[in-house]
Amino acid sequence: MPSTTVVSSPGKVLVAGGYLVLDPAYTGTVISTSSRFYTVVQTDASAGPNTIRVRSPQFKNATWDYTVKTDAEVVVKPEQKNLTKNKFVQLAIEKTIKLSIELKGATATQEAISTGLDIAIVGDNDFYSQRATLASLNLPRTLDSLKKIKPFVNTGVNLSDVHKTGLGSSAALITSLVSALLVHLSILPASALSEDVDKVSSQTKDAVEGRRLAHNLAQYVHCLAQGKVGSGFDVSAAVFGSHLYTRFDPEVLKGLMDDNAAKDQALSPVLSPSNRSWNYSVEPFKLPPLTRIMLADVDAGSDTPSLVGKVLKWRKENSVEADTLWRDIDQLNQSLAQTLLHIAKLHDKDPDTYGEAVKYLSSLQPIQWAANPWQPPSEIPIVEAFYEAHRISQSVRAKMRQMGVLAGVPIEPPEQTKLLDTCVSQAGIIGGGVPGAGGYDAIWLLVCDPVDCSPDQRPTERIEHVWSNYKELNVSPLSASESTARGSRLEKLEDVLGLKDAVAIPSAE
Ligand SMILES: Nc1ncnc2c1ncn2[C@@H]1O[C@H](COP(=O)(O)OP(=O)(O)OP(=O)(O)O)[C@@H](O)[C@H]1O
Ligand SMILES: C[C@@](O)(CCOP(=O)(O)O)CC(=O)O
Repeated sequence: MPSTTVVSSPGKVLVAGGYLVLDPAYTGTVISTSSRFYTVVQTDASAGPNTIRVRSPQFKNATWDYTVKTDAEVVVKPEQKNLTKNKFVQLAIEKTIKLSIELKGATATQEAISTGLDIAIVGDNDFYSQRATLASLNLPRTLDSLKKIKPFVNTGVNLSDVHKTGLGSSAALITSLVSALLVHLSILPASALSEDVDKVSSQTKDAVEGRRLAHNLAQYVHCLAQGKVGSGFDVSAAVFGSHLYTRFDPEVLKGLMDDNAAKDQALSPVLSPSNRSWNYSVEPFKLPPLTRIMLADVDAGSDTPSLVGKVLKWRKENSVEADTLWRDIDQLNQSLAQTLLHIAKLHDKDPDTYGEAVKYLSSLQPIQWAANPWQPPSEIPIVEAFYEAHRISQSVRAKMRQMGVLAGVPIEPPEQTKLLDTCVSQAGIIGGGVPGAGGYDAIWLLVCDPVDCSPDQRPTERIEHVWSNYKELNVSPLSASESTARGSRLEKLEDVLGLKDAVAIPSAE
C-alpha cells in the first residue's frame, strides 16, 4: 500500500444541455475545468487505530473523525468530538469501505485502516467565491488578481456558510475522495488514474474498468448524499473530463437509494463496471485549439432545485409544446458541439493558417467576421466555422430564454441577457451563455485566445475589462480554463502548487 495517495478531480461547466440532459433522449456538452478538488490520503497513527480522520483545512470546524467497524456490517461512526457533520464525506467513506470489503475481503481492508488514516480535502479557490478576498486585498476583479491569492486559501467560515460558484464542489469532492480511497486500498491500480493512459488508444481494459468503477461508486454516493438521482453530468465530468454526456437510467440505483433498506445488500454487483444497467454514454469532446472558456461568478444567487422543479412541471403539463422546443434546442446543442469539433479538425489540417485566422477573428466583432472581401481563401472555411459556432450559440440562448418565459423561470433573466450581449459583442468572442440550469449566478464565454494578438488587445483582456467595470451586476472572474486531462488524475503531492502546505497535518498541541 502506498503511504500517500493523491487524486484530483475537476469541476464542470454544462455549456449546452441544461434540463435536457435529465432525459436520456438528449445529450449535454460538459467542459471539465482546470480547477480541481484534491484528496490526500495518508497512513497516520495520530488519527487513532481504525479511525479515519478527514480534514478540510480551508474551513472552520471542519475535521471529522470516524471510527470504522467492519464486523457484520460496515459502520462508519462520527466521533462525539466532531463539531459539524458532513454527510457527503461520511457516505463516501462508508460506501468505499463496504465495496473494498466485498472486493478485497475484510482482513485486507481492516489492515489498510488499522493504523489510522488521515484524509485532507481541498478545492481550488475557484470553487468558492473570492469576491470578498479580492475586496479585502483591495484588488480589482481580474484574472491577474486571482493569481495573487494563496492557493487553497482559507475561507474563514464554516462549510455551510461558504458562497459556492457552481463548479460542482460536491461532485468533484466525492469523486476525488472515493477515487483516492480506491487507489489507497488497492482496489484500483494507480495506472487507472495516471496521465500516461490519457490517450484512449493506450488505455488498458483494467484502467477503463477502474475509472468506470470509480464513476459508478461516486454517482451512487453523490445521489445518496443529495437524496436524489440527478442527471449525473457533474460526477461524470469529474471522472472522465470534458465530454458529450448522455445520462444513465436511474433504475440502476433504485435498490440502493433507500439506505436503511439496503444495509444488507451487496454493492459490487450493482456498482460493477460490467453491470450493463449503467447505460450512460461518454463521447469525446474538447474545445477547439486557441480558444478559451472564461467563467464568471455573478453575485445574485439562484436556487437550482426550484428552477428544475418548475421546468419539469411545465414540460409535463405542456408536453407537445415542450417536446418541440426541446427537440429544437437539442438540434442546436448537437450542431454546436459538432461545429466546435469540426473547428478542431480545421486546426489539425493546417495549424498555421488556423493560427492566422484566430488572430484575425480576435480583432473583430463576430458580426464583422465574414465580411472581409480580402480574406485569404485558405482562412475562409475557418472563419465561417467560427461564425457558425457564434450563430448557433446565440440561437441556443434564444431558445433557452424562450423556455424560461414559457416555464415562468429565470433561465436567462434580462439582467444576464444584457451582460451576455455586452460580452458577446466584443471582438474575438465566439459565444456564451448561462451554465447548467441558468439563473442569476454565473456565465460562461468561449473566446478566441491567439498566441499573439498584438497590436490589438486580447479577447480575454477585453472581457476582464467589461466584467470589472460592469455596474449593473457584480461580476467576478474565475481563473479556470478547460482541463484537457481525462478527468480524475493521480497526482504527486510536491507537484501541485501550494498543496503540501495546505494539507500539512497540524502538529499535536
Ligand atoms: N472542501 C470541502 N470539504 C468537505 N466537504 C465539502 C467541501 N466542499 C463541499 N463539500 C461538501 O459538499 C456539500 C455541498 O454540496 P452541494 O450539492 O450543496 O453543492 P454543489 O451543488 O456541489 O455546489 P457548487 O456546484 O456550487 O460547487 C457540502 O455541504 C459538503 O458536505
Ligand atoms: C438542470 C440540470 O440539467 C443542470 C444543473 O446544472 P448546474 O448545477 O446549474 O451546473 C440538472 C441536472 O442535470 O442534474
